[in-house]
Formats: sequence, structure tokens, C-alpha cells
Amino acid sequence: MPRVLSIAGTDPTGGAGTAADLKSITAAGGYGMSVVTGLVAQNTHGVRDLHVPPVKFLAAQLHAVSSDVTLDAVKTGMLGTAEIIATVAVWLDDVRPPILVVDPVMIATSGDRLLQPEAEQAMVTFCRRATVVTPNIDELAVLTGSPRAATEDEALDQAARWSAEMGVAVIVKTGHLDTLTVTNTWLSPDGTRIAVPSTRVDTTSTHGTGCSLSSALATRLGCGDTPAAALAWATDWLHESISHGAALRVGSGHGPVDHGHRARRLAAAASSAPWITPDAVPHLLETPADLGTSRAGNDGGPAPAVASAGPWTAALWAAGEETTAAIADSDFVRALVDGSLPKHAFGFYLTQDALYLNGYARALAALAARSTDPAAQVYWSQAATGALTEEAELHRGWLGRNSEPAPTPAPSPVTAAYTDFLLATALGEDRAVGVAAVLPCFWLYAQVGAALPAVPADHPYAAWLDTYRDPGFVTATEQALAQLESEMAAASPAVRATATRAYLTACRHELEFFDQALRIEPGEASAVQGTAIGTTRSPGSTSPSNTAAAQLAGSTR
Ligand SMILES: Nc1ncnc2c1ncn2[C@@H]1O[C@H](COP(=O)(O)OP(=O)(O)O)[C@@H](O)[C@H]1O
Ligand SMILES: Cc1ncc(COP(=O)(O)OP(=O)(O)O)c(N)n1
Repeated sequence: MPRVLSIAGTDPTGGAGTAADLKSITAAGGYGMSVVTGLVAQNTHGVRDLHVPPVKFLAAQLHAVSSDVTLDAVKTGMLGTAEIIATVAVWLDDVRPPILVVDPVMIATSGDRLLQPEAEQAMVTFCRRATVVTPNIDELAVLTGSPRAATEDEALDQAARWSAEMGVAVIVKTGHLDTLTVTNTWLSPDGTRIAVPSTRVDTTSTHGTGCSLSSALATRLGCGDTPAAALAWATDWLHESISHGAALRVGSGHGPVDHGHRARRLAAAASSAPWITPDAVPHLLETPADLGTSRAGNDGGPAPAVASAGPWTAALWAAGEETTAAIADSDFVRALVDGSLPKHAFGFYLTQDALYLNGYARALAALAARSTDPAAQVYWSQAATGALTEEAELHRGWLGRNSEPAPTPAPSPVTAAYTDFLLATALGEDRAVGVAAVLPCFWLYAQVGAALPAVPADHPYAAWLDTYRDPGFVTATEQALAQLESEMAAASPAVRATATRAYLTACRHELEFFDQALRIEPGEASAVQGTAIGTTRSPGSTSPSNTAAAQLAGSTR
């Protein structure tokens, strides 16, 4: 765990300055410390007052830390005056931390000055010590002595010239430009560029984004990440934090980002609480109404895009509506739709999808073997073949894109738990229970597909999203629903209850399956995947999307 020091000003509302830095360092996996340069009376509307303690006291704070603690990374934020810059510079030249990220804070989004104009030149010289400097568009103009860049290309040109002249890496951030994509580009003095694009979040919760990005970056670099990995991590994490900032309801101006969102999401995913409580389903189900009365019922939940096949499947839909809604509202689906899903997460999802399809095909084949009705035998056999065809297409695409043979990917715990559950249920339980277990893959996937908006052709996952809309998949889902409806009608009350539990369990596995892609680090993902290619997890359709593969291959991430 890197020991990371922030040297910055305060924000009593916790959105910017040292408070944001400490939250960001913690979120990025570091031990955070802070030395205060100035006390700022500010809130989400702007700065009201600024108190700068004597620099002697600043030096005392700096030496108190460095005489006791080894520093793996330092980030500087608001320095305020030339005297403060000089004091920090002398200390840095003595301590020489291995990583120094300089956020050359000059003017807050509110328009308030956080660096005296006469200190701007001192800030330029100070930047020479940095591993990397993270100016916003306005700060870049001041540092480079240029007019404010109107486009990303102009900003990149300014930064490239300055970086080469100063011998210092710089990140060009396009948050302040009027662009749909916000890109953070790391430029090294030798001209190397690493661009990390993300979609722009339509929000006013952007207070302290620069502080947060630079602190997270310092921490990841302090962890030993490469510049590319550190910048990708910080950008993705910040995107999630910005997306959920408004829900914090902090202040009525430019609110803070939710630094802790990712940590809470991962903690929730790690909970070992049972998915289905003992009282969720009665032990005996005589009629569909028995299920409806024990659950909230379908009052206000999402309607099924593919209609239920009768009262039993309607009751099951109602019982599972909470999970169905959670999938539609999941960060994964949102990110897939708005295009912000990181490429490593998408690639990991596809790899796990292929592994899943193989297990799913075996469960479908088991149902075919256990069916006695010829129509059911044909249906389950064809569904199994469809799933295997999809898997084969996925591997063909993969091998076609790589000269080296792809490594055999390993199933994630989530994928293994889902496929093991499906196989055990399809082979070991009553047939109706097996049919209930395989249904959510059809039904919930069709649900996601029906809710997808039209996306522009240059959307990174446009072709992939098209695969969700396959009409053949809707037909396959209707048939699976008809199978389950008749199985439930013919089953005993006890088997119906077990089938209901299996259906609800599979719904939850679906949610986990989607969500798992946002729980993987880029390095972990690349260990189990090659070049990401497109396919679909729809067992009845046969349209793997190599266009999606081409689009992905062309994207910068
Ligand atoms: N509306 C937004 N949507 C997505 N990301 C954003 C948005 N605003 C800011 N960011 C992220 O925060 C980073 C810093 O924000 P920016 O506004 O450019 O700098 P500063 O906060 O220093 O003025 C950006 O590089 C980007 O990663
Ligand atoms: C104490 C303090 N430091 C820095 C800022 C400016 O924060 P920044 O991350 O650059 O983002 P905006 O809040 O300007 O969007 C600050 N306000 N206070």
C-alpha cells in the first residue's frame, strides 16, 4: 500500500482539496496523509474566504511527516502563493519522493482564484519537479503562455510543446471543453501519448474532479502501475464517482463526486447473505396466487418485454421483478449503453460469456435428454446447439484475430457458480426445476435487449448491442416460457416451489454475471482474455458480431 501525501488547501464541504484527496487516495488503494497549505471557506457555490497560515507552519507540517514517514508518492494541489510554492519546492528537493503529481490549481470551477496571479510563473518552474502535471484547459493555457485552447487538438499541441521544453509529462484533460467524450491524454516529453477516453456525464457534480483525478493517479503510480494503467484506473474510477455524485445530495451548487461508490459497490458484491430468504417462497405452491401473495407482486415493476405464457410464468415474473429491475438499472448495462464500459471489462465479459455458453449448452442438452415430449426434445436440443454455435463463433473470431493461440481462459467464480448451478439443477432436480433455472438467461436477456435505445453508429458497442435485438431470440424465449408454463402446471406443489427458487436463483446469477465485469482490474482481465470480440449470449440466435470486434479493435482502450 503506497504512502501518499497530499499537499493542498481545505474544503469544509469535503468535495475538493485535502478532503477529496484523502478519499481518492483511499479509494485508489493508498494510505493517505495531508499537509494543509491554506484554509478555504468554500462550499459547492464557491469560495468565500481564504486563510493562509505562516509558511513556517507549513514547513513544520512537511518536516513532521517526512522525518517520520517514507513517502511513496506526493500530490500537490492548491499552493496559493509564491512563498508557499518556494517552501514546498525546498522540501521536495530535500525529500525527493519517487512520484510527484502536480495539479497546478489556479482557478476553481466557480471562477474563484486559488493561486495569486503573481505566483503563476513560480508554478511553471515548480512543475519541472513533477512526474506528471495535471492542468485543466485554462491552467494549461497559463502554464504554456497560450490562449485558452478551443479544441482538444489545440490543447494537445500546447501540451506537447510545453512537455518537450520542460522535460515533464503532462495530462491533457478535456473536461472543460464542449465535447461528448472526455479524454485524459498522458503526453511524455519524448512525444509518447496515452489517451484514455470516457463518456461525458451530464451532471453538475464535478466539484473537485481535478483534485480527485490527480490524487488517484499519484496513488496508482505509487502502487507501481504503468502510466497507462494508472491513468485508465483513475479515469474509470472517477467516471463512476462522477456518475453517482448527484445522489449524494451534498449542496445546491456544483456538488462533489461520490468517491466511495466503487468501494461500496464491491463490498455489496462480496456480501455472503443468502440470495433467497427462507420465507420468500412458500413450501407448497397450489396456485400461482400462492406465490403472488407471498411476494410484493407485480405492482409497478417492469412489464416483461416477452409476455409470460400463462399464470405460472406471470407469477414468476412478479416474484423476480426486483432482480430484473436491478439488471436494467445496473452500472454494467448503463455503461454498455452509454459506451463508457471500459474495454477490458467488455473483453472480460465476452470471455466469460463464451465459457458460460458452454455450460449453458450442457444444461439445455440435459433438459433435451430428460424430455419425453418430442416437441420439447427438439426445442431443447436446438437451443443447446444454438448456444454451442455461439461459443464456437466466439472462439473462431478470437483465433482469427490473434496469430498466437489464445490461452484457455478460466471461468470466474461467478461464471462457475452459475454454470455449476445450471448443470446440477438440470441434471439432478425435477425437470420443471431445470426448466425454471434456464429460463432467466432467455427472458432477462430479451428484457435488456428490448429496453436498449438506438445508439449512434460510432458508439463503441453499437454492433454488439444489435445482437441483443435479434428477433430469433424473442421466439426462442417465447418457446422456453411455454415449456415452463406447462411444466409448472403439471408439477406437484412442492416441485413448483423448488422451481420458483431455482428461477429466482438464476435471476440473481444473471445480475451477478453482468455485474462481474465491473469488478475486474485491467491486469486481471488481460490474464484471461485475448483480443475482445463480439458474440451474443442468446442460445437461439446465430449472429456473432465480428463488426463489434472490429469496432473494439479500433478503439483506443
Ligand atoms: N462531465 C464529466 N464527465 C465525465 N468525466 C468528467 C466530467 N467532468 C470532469 N471529468 C473527469 O474529471 C477530470 C478532471 O476534470 P476537469 O474539469 O477537466 O479538471 P478540473 O477539475 O481540474 O478543472 C477529467 O479529466 C475527467 O476525467
Ligand atoms: C482547496 C481547493 N483546492 C482545489 C480546488 C479546485 O478543485 P478542482 O479539483 O480543480 O475542481 P473544481 O472544484 O474547480 O471543479 C478547490 N475548489 N479547493
